[in-house]
Amino acid sequence: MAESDEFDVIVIGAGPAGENVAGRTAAGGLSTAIVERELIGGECSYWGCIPSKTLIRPGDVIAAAKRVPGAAEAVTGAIDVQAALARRDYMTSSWDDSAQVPWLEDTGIALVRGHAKLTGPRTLEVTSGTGTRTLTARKAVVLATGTTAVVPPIPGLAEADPWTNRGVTEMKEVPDRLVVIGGGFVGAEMAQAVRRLGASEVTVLEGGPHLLSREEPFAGEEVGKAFAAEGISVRTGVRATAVKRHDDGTVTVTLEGGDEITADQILVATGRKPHTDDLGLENVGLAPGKPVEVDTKLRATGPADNDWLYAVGDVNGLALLTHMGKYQARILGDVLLGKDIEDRSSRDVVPRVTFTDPQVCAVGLTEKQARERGLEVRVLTYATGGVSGAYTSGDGIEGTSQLVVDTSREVIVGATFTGPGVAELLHSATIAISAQIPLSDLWHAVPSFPTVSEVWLRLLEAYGL
Ligand SMILES: Cc1cc2nc3c(=O)[nH]c(=O)nc-3n(C[C@H](O)[C@H](O)[C@H](O)COP(=O)(O)OP(=O)(O)OC[C@H]3O[C@@H](n4cnc5c(N)ncnc54)[C@H](O)[C@@H]3O)c2cc1C
Ligand SMILES: NC(=O)c1ccc[n+]([C@@H]2O[C@H](COP(=O)([O-])OP(=O)(O)OC[C@H]3O[C@@H](n4cnc5c(N)ncnc54)[C@H](O)[C@@H]3O)[C@@H](O)[C@H]2O)c1
Repeated sequence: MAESDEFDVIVIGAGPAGENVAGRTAAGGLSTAIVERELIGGECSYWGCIPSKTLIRPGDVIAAAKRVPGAAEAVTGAIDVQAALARRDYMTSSWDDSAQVPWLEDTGIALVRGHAKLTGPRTLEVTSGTGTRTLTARKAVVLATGTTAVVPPIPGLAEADPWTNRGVTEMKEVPDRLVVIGGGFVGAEMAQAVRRLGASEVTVLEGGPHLLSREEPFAGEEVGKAFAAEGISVRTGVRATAVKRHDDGTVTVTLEGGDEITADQILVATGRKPHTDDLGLENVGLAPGKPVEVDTKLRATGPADNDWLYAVGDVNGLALLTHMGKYQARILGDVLLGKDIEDRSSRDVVPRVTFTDPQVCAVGLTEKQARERGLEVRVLTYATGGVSGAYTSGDGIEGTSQLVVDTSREVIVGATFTGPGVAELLHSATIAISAQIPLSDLWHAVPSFPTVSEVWLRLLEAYGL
């Protein structure tokens, strides 16, 4: 049975980006519908940020305790894996989104369950088990459909039914041996989580020269060193040429050159592709299967005279991170409510934390990116462990704190902090970079003693202040 309905704003995808646009436009008085074909909350809540950080946390806490004499002696047993997995189940509500529905009802957002497909300007069809419903937007359609894992065309890989981010975050037991293809955010975080949850052999196969290829080279090298110290094997500059799942359930990866690695499970973590192949983009003059490019008002740049189609979050390919999708959603909500505002951060001021131990926390440009833009830069570094706040936190706290300074304006354009538990340090750099605070003013922002934030003081001294 076909129904028809009209709203001011229709958002496709109820992940963090979609939920936040809808929340803002509804709060501003625009009638708003949100369409979701799976779970309200999206990849982040059920197969991304939340379960991955929950699975990382037990190993992190134990590693932190082991750095502190007195506490270390109290760590006498292994992680209780069943309790850790039960905590993950609790944090994902066992992949049930019913607790999210009251929020939508309270904010007055109409929830339409099903798969949405654009049929023309401002119109879409939503197909579900109960039929097809046609929706029309008076003001805007917002694409917030996210991404899915890429499975590279390695012979035998798809047939081996590998884990992607979904399999690893949903795991019901910890594999004894895991091989991970891709040493980026997902591969590095989950390799260490699985090892610390009890796997005896974890091997990461990374095609590039070091782990975490998007970050400063020293960051991936430090994580690689820490991985080696805790028995995680990292092989860089390698290519898998074949994968085979055997009858006994084990899986063998063959590398260029002939080496073979056999494991109980394989995780593919080689990047993401946008959910745009089945969205009807061809009906509005856009190419399916690609990110939806947007301008600084989050408006899709493809269709001629476009004043109705927008894209936020992973699907626009700008910055595949929950907080950036939510930021874009806040900006777009305001744009749709008529405010004069635009996205200033999604291209050059993106904060990112890799929750490995050591953590890798970065914002803005790497040194290489800054130089490629023709900026005159000076790079300042200091040992993260070289301040009193690190000594008092425990033994063996290592890492690097680095600022990339644009010397012509004397402002910071990039910052990277590596070390255990340094994630909370990052926002100070995000503020300095987004507000373009001159170094001479930062000198008067005094870090407390004894905190790791004192690396700021040492870095500014290194500049000559
Ligand atoms: C393992 C892992 C760990 C991560 N950890 C972090 C982290 O710690 N911090 C961080 O910031 N980011 C992290 N991320 C990235 C983060 O998950 C994404 O950036 C975020 O989920 C993107 O939000 P989104 O709303 O754009 O898309 P999504 O969360 O992917 O949501 C999109 C929604 O749209 C729906 N949808 C798609 N197509 C249609 C359609 N045609 N009709 C109806 N509905 C549709 C989908 O079902 C989905 O619910 C992680 C990702 C992974 C894989
Ligand atoms: N803590 C976080 O914020 C967090 C955590 C996980 C994911 N994410 C987001 O999710 C996105 C996707 O993460 P991801 O790890 O899948 O992608 P990624 O782009 O971060 O890393 C993919 C890695 O796989 C390597 N690779 C690609 N093809 C390969 C091949 N055939 N063989 C070997 N190596 C190969 C690449 O060189 C790269 O290092 C990230 O870009 C990030 O935005 C964020």
